Amino acid sequence: MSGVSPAPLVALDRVTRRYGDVTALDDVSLTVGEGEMVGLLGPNGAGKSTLLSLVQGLRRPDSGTVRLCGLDPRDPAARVGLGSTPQETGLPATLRVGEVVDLVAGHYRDPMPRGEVLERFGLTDLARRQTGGLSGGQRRRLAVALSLVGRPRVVLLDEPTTGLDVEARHTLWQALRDYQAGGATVVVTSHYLEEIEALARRVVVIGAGRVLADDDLTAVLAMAAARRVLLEVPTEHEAALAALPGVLDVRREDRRTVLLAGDADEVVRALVRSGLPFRDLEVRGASLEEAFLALTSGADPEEPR
Ligand SMILES: Nc1ncnc2c1ncn2[C@@H]1O[C@H](COP(=O)(O)OP(=O)(O)OP(=O)(O)O)[C@@H](O)[C@H]1O
Repeated sequence: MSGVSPAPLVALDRVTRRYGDVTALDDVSLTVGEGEMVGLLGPNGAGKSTLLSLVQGLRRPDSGTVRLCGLDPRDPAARVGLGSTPQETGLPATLRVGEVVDLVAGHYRDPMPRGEVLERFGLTDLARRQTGGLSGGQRRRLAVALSLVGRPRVVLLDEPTTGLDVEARHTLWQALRDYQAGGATVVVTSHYLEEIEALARRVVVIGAGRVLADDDLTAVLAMAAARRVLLEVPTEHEAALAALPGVLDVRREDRRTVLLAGDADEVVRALVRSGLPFRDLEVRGASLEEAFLALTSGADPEEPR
């Protein structure tokens, strides 16, 4: 647990970042304290990579401020304590695994010993293998391992296990948990709830460039379990539907009305009790995006879409 953190290690204050007409981040504020393990969850294109690139000083915000370890991320002094792995990583193909670790270690004053790096990520037996001959999963593990060689205080990982098989994912997750348990701050992006669940205690949901939710894992999992209740009702009764207990959002899809519900059973019971006329009732799962968007849109029933 992080306890009380004196100053956040990562801080974004009202940050907006555009690419031409596309607003990748829209007025985002977020702080991450010492020792936290935060998951950034959101669909493709939500703005997660952009957020990480700002924290790394690779890009500048159009407005707002970004701080890493209390400094401008473009200040080399801020980045001394940073380790990061982008979605795609290039490795020198002819160098051996152990040599690449040594190469990176050469940049730091107090690097993790080669043996420890390899051990943590299950790479010990591959130390003499050229990186060009590694499998995708092995290469990915090495890339993440390299981000920890300098013993960073803050680790940023962009979709660390996308495309890996189950065993490789679990090895990586365990290595990250172990590293964080030593006191490091870890921010990890993913569009998989499963990955966030395995790693994070706090989850920040990003959608269309905005922070849609920022809560502990249990609360976010509960939101993600939302259901869609579809039914046909005369339009004049839609306002009454919105007032039913448990209804988070009401919208129109073709001829049917869709109710978003945290607890579909509760909504259906209330619907029957209300005596409202309805037909063609169906309960379905909601997508993660739908669930979060509806929950954070203030459940505005005046705006059926
Ligand atoms: N270099 C760029 N030029 C133009 N548009 C960009 C650029 N990088 C990102 N975008 C756009 O900004 C938005 C946010 O992209 P970003 O990569 O930050 O999202 P993401 O959540 O990381 O998605 P993914 O999981 O696919 O990487 C998207 O609409 C994307 O198309």
